[in-house]
Amino acid sequence: MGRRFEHLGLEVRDDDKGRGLYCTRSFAAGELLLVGAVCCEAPLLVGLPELWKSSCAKCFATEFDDELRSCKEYARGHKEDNWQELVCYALSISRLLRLLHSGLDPPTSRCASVAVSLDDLAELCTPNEDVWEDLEGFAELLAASPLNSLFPADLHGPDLATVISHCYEQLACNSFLICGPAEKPVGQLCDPISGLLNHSCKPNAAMVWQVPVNGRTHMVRCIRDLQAGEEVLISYVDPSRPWWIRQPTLKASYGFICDCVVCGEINAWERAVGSRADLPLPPGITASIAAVTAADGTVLLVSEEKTRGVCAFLNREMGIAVQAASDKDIRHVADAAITVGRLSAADSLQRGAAEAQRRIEQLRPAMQTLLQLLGPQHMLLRELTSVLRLAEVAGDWNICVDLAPVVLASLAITDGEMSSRKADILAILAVAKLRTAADDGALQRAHAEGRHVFEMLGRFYGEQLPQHAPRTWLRQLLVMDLDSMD
Ligand SMILES: C[S@@+](CC[C@H](N)C(=O)[O-])C[C@H]1O[C@@H](n2cnc3c(N)ncnc32)[C@H](O)[C@@H]1O
Repeated sequence: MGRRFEHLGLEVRDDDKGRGLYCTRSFAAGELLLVGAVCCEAPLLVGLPELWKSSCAKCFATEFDDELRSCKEYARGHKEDNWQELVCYALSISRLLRLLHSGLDPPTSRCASVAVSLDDLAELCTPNEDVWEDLEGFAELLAASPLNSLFPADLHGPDLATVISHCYEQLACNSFLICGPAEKPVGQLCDPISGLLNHSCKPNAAMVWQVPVNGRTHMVRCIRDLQAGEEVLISYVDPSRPWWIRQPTLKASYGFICDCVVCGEINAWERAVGSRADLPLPPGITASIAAVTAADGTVLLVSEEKTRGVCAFLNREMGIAVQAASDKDIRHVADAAITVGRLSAADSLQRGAAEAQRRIEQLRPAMQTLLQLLGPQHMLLRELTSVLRLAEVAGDWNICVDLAPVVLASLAITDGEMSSRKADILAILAVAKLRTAADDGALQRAHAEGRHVFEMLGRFYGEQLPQHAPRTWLRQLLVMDLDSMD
């Protein structure tokens, strides 16, 4: 391996994270580290543009609408159909195995190219046994089921289950999700050389690709100056997400607890906090600090040390700009932010109306606290958007009427005049107003607003998203009037 990198100023070294790529010379911010003939020229798996719109990002099954991007999401929404998710795993593993066995002539056109043999893959990637609790059980089931016909004939035999689980471990720990326009997943990329890059929540490099994806457009770029001796670190997850979301994602997808420069301090802090009965100062906050400056420049002026500590934690880890407030209020904000962050996580979105309603009930007091104490323009935007989507799934239109304007106000900061997020939320709000209109006058106003939003959505999405869900509901509610518009 080493000889492939020495002329590039990189070498492979071992540390407590396994192997990693280290610089042997300095690199300037923006420079490309791995590109062209070296690596990434022929990743093992990538999605192809014609499959983006309606296929699973992992196995490329093509039964999905524009909202669902994977068999996993599909299985969440269709309880009776968990089989779909299992078939997805089977397909993605079997496709990789088939490709590796068939050299450069993939049996389907769904993968761009094949770089290495199965032996190369086994050598280059680190299998991680923690990624899937009962992987062996699954592999045995698969090997004994009719789906075993998906796997190359010469692998059949007593070892098929072992080969399947091994291959999945390697695929899981060394695959990167590629996103296309609007950050929608378009496929998995598994490349044995960039698969040597370890993770940090404060990365110094990033994997980049151009869309449309093909084997030659995947590369790694420095995001700051790198000195000789430094490890090249990318982030496997969105580093702007809070720690409580990053950690479980990394654990579930890559099998490790991140103890990087950012997480290490917080891990230690959480261990010390224990039951959170009495929040101590987070690391890096000392009694001598009189004012803490938030990420967005807001100066936090608070009297009590503890309050300052919690403010700083909220600012750094949760992206909430907290201004001067009483100790009690700040504590409420911290509790509410943690509740909203944990409970609104995406996993409950696809579990149907009853579960959504249950979550809403748990979230309601925390949301009220946040809105009361921080106002609408705080930065828990993604969480609030999740709550809005929960309310939509639960059919809780009163919450939608209250919350949608708050989310829109927050979006005004980042999204400018119009974005697909804004368009979706305007549609949800219009539906909610039509559903909750208390009298004829309100219904008329809601109708006029609904027509306006419907026209706007048509202009915004054009022919691209005719099945766009909020637009469809809105159309159903406005059906009489809109027959003439279509
Ligand atoms: C894409 S591979 C990276 C290369 C790997 N270290 C190797 O030896 O092949 C991903 C795996 O590396 C390890 N890893 C990556 N970043 C890590 C980190 N910050 N802390 C601990 N383990 C890490 C985990 O085992 C993870 O599943």
